[in-house]
Amino acid sequence: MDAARLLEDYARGDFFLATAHRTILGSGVSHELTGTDETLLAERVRDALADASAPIAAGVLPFDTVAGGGTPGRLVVPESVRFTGAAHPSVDRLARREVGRPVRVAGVPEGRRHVDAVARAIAALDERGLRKVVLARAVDLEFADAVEPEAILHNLVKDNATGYTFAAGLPGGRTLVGASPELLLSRQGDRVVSHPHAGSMPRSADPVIDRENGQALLASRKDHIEHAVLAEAVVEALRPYCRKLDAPDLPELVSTPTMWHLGTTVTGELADRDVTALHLAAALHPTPAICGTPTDSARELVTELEPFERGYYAGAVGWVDAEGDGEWAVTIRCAEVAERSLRLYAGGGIVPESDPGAELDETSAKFATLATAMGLPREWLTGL
Ligand SMILES: C=C(O[C@@H]1C=C(C(=O)O)C=C[C@H]1O)C(=O)O
Repeated sequence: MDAARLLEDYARGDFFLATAHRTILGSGVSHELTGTDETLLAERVRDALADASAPIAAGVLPFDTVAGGGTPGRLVVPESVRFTGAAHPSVDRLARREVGRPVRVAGVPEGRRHVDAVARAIAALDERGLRKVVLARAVDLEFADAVEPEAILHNLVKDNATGYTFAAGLPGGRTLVGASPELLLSRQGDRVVSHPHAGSMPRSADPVIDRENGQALLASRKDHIEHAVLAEAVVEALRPYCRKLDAPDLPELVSTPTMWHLGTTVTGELADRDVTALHLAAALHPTPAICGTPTDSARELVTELEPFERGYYAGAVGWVDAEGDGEWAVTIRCAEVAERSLRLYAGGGIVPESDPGAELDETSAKFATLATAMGLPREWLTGL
């Protein structure tokens, strides 16, 4: 059995995660655990795993983690779980799948309103003493026929050999599907790793422009400021849990097929093995990669300026086992798929040095991950 087989066997409602080293398919639901208090949820997951026959619990955490808030975290202990090695190159033998063309495409908000919101965010940073806030926009697509999350996942896995390509069942029969480059947290034994990303430039089909974009990102003061706020926050959030913690002084250039980013690999040695990967993910979330600094004022500003609920976008997706090991990725470059419609999300970090027009372009570039997997020309999602 190889990863291509797991991908072919995936059906909506299942949990699927492909990373550079491993592919996981969790099928069926033996236990379902939902809740808005993530610490409590982590405790309930630990209890459920103690007497479950499946080896992992897997699922999603929402962006908004305020206890008692709207969107609940959802994990399931699947009926059966299969693991294989990396999806690549085995998925190369699979043909791409058709997703179908949308009959209606609408920005939420329209692009020009996102530009206004970014300008207001820049003003608010100063007024409210914020160092950074992350603003997102969404695009709604409607189809004449049913959309298949299976087909979108299939193409995403083929397109993305690195990162975290996932599908997870949501309440109401919806599916969150995406290909995130960003590791929120992994724990294996006492080894903890986080790979936060902030600072972005688009990739280009022209190799000269592509290399220039990467070098421009490495040289950009604005992007280094955006990144430093994030790397510091991740180190500070992990410090209470680790007896040893390492992070390089400067970020490195990382890439996906559609974007360049600045990334920092933070590694630590866990002090207490009772703290599971899910506890750690909940403690880190929401990082300034998707929310801002200070967290509470940034979240307030996000709620004021974004005309939609983030739901499971900018949350986390992953798994945890009975020993507490697991891995959780940030739910970006993703879509929430319903029966005949889907919503795509993309955001970007705003600091005082940001330019509103450039922020709109950055979100459009980030939509390319999903647009490519759906076979849509990029222009469909720009300037909406
Ligand atoms: C918020 C998103 O991406 C995040 C924001 C980034 C940035 O502002 O440069 C870069 C990577 C991600 O951490 C997204 O893709 O929606």
